[in-house]
Amino acid sequence: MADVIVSNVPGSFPWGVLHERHPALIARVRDATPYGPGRRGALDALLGEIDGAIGPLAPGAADRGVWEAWGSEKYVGRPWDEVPFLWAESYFYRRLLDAVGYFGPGPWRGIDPFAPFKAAELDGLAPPVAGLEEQALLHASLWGNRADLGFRISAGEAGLGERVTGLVADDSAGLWAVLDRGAPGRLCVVADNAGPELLPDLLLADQLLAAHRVSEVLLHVKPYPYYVSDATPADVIACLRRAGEAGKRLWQAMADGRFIVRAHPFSCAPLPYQDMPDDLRADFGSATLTIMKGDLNYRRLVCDRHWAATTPYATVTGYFPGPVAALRTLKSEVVVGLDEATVAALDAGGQSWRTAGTHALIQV
Ligand SMILES: O=P(O)(O)OC[C@@]1(O)O[C@H](CO)[C@@H](O)[C@@H]1O
Repeated sequence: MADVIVSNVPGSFPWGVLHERHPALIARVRDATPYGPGRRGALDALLGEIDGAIGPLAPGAADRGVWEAWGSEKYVGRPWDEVPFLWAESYFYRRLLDAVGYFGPGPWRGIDPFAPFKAAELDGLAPPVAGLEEQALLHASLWGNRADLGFRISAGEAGLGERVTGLVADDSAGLWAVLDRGAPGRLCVVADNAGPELLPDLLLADQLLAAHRVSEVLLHVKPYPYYVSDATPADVIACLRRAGEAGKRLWQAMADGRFIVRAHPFSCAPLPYQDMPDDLRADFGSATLTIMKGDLNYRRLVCDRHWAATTPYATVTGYFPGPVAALRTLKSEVVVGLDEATVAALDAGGQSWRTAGTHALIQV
């Protein structure tokens, strides 16, 4: 089994996330909302902690027991970059919410610290294009994953590179084949970013429901703000309002129970999907197909390990309780299921194909 990724190699991608992206994010959050001295002090304290040891959750945190079960007893007190990257990053977002008082008793309770960034993206969103073919909608949903505000904070002035034509792996034929096997059934979509990514996800869901290619769509979103632009239920409602006729149909489908939104606590867990609880396993097991959107979900799906890129996708995801497709633009080093010739050609062009958000894949 490949080793779990940690962040202790200076200059590596995970190290950069902890030591460069997170401080930049704290600065952005501090400026975006008029927090008072208490919240600003807590953000500064979190910033000061990044080069030291992982601190505990706020006293009285309602989810303390949940986090203990997810590993906090093992990791709190240790240096941030010596624990699994996936765990450290996820816990950072939970601590950021403590710092801004998201779960506290004060006036900032329930105020999404990333809302100003998400709102700016939503305001700039072009109205949906009607009449796209299903394959085009699938690609719109795939490339929508470039709309990742956490990633953009690190990309800085340069922004995102040009997207590369062609996918590093494309099993879209396999995806449609799974979906069309037997009578129309449930499609699970594990959403990633709000706004420009969620809109095409919703358009795809609407089209598949309207064409009776699926009987029901179950959309998993995050129960609280996470990884900057990740979609929460409030973001789904905001996006439905921007989705024109498709938004109206999905609104009705929600009322009818054909379009279901879930915000399961495990969606913000610092753990691979291999460790999912039984109720989530049952959800995924009941679906004709689950579509995992985005880079973080991919990392969780393949357990965030240093796999050789040619390790078969089916081997690594074999534990999943039903057919699972990954739609992802590559923004971290982990990748599986590529053929040797593809890896050789990509490596010959430099390593940034794994992390630059310029390449994408569809795997089943
Ligand atoms: O899941 P998403 O929105 O596609 O990407 C999340 C991300 O920006 O954050 C992680 C690194 O911090 C990576 O998984 C990726 O770079």
